[in-house]
Amino acid sequence: MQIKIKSLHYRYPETNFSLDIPDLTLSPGLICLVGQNGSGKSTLLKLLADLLPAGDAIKADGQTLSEYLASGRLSKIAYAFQDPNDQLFNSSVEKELAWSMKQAKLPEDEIARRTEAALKEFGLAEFRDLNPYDLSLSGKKLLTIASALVLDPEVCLLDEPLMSLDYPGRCLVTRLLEKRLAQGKTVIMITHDMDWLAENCQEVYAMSQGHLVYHGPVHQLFSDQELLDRLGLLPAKTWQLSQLLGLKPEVLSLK
Ligand SMILES: Nc1ncnc2c1ncn2[C@@H]1O[C@H](COP(=O)(O)OP(=O)(O)OP(=O)(O)O)[C@@H](O)[C@H]1O
Repeated sequence: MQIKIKSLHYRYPETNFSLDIPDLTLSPGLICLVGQNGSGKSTLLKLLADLLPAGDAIKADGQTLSEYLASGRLSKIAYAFQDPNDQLFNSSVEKELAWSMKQAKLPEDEIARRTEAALKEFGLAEFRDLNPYDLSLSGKKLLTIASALVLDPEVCLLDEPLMSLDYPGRCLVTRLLEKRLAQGKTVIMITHDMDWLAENCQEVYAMSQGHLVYHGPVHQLFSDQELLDRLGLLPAKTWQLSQLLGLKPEVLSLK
């Protein structure tokens, strides 16, 4: 699926913050969004999820998002919130996983099959009857991601999916995202983790004050000190170490 943005302007009624994106085409693959707190990353992701109104400024395969999703395609775009507490509301882990599939009107047996598979894949099987709020923070975060991926969406919108995850959780999410990308799907995610970005992402979009100010390879972003300062970013640790050691070209990742 291709997503096109044209003359996107959004302003929260209560604040002065506004987001402006003149022209952008998002094709399948991994798209990472970086930038300082408050630069508008989550707002853009919510607009792409149709959680905030974009009118006809965002089109999916030529239709406005609302039209696209309304025509039996609720499972095509999935979204996972940055803060699990904003997302989780069912009385058990199992019900939480099944909820989005029920909204998308998937057949009952398919919902049951996918729920079982996700419980196993995300290491949540022993917690299936637990209230999501009784999970650890990392467990809650995994559940939000599982609830999005279980839809098998064309486009997965993930707001800081690596936040609060322990190392095995981080490896699991990385592996599952790689699997989706290998299937030709789209993953659009926000991250503050420059080490992960350097290891896993080819192209990055950077936001500042509601505008996209950079789109290009990660190594080019790390090479531009003025831009890094403007974005309030530090490059990956391997890059910083290369600079300390005077290595040229700098090492992007150990992968
Ligand atoms: N529901 C809302 N109502 C009013 N203003 C909001 C709302 N949500 C976010 N904002 C404001 O919009 C601006 C952009 O916020 P947004 O969450 O999109 O930034 P962000 O880049 O994702 O930040 P972070 O990295 O902290 O998540 C901020 O100034 C924020 O206070």
